Amino acid sequence: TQTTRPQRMLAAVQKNATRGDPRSVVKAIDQFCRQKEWAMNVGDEKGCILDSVVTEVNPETVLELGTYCGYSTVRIASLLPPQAKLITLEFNPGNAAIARQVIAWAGLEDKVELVEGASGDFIPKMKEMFGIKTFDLVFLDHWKDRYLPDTKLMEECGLLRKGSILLADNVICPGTPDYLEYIRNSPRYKSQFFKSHLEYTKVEDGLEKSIFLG
Ligand SMILES: CCCNc1ncnc2c1ncn2[C@@H]1O[C@H](/C=C/CNC(=O)c2cc(-c3ccc(F)cc3)cc(O)c2O)[C@H](C)[C@H]1O
Ligand SMILES: [Mg+2]
Repeated sequence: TQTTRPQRMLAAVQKNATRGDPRSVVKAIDQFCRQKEWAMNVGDEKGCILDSVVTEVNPETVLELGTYCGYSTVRIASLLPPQAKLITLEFNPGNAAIARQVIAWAGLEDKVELVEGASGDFIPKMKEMFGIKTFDLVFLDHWKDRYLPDTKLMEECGLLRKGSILLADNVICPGTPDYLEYIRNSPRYKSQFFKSHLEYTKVEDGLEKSIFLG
């Protein structure tokens, strides 16, 4: 029977990456996406920008919206300090199953809490379920029309503190117009655009980094 693209991506990781070596997992996925099948991972070019933001913020608590196959989860978790925690939300069971195995192959399961479910249902439960007060960093990479409602929900749930960083993928392609309009005009955020390209292509894209001012 036909395999899915995430299943084929996992097979490429298990074939080409070294267990316990996150950089080899990232490299194996990027090679798979460049040489075999395009997939919507943040990719190596935007991934370097993601890495630099994670390193700069050095977060204790991270929330990722939209795990997909766990590519950015592995990139972020591999850069976290020892006690730090990354919570990643994925509502598609098939994707979640693949991502768990990718994260495990990288040896990062102790730093990552993959929650299978919808952001709208779990954002309000972050405090009670995981004892999280606020997030130091949020990486938005799920359905593009959900960036804005989920950002407002995080504000309402008190999950952002003065200095929390939001990093949003795909603000050009596919684009997140309502989110950009809100975040760039809100007095509660200071935003910066990092111009880049759509993963594995020459198409223009970029990341928007926003600091919550409280
Ligand atoms: C209840 C819903 C909200 N709550 C949710 N709660 C939990 N998990 C959620 C929620 N909403 C979605 N997810 C999960 O996140 C993933 C979804 C990721 C979506 N990403 C894109 O659509 C994209 C497209 C392109 C692209 C560019 C150019 C092209 F030509 C084609 C494609 C590039 C990119 O970098 C992209 O990230 C995953 C598939 C999906 O199950
Ligand atoms: Mg993306």
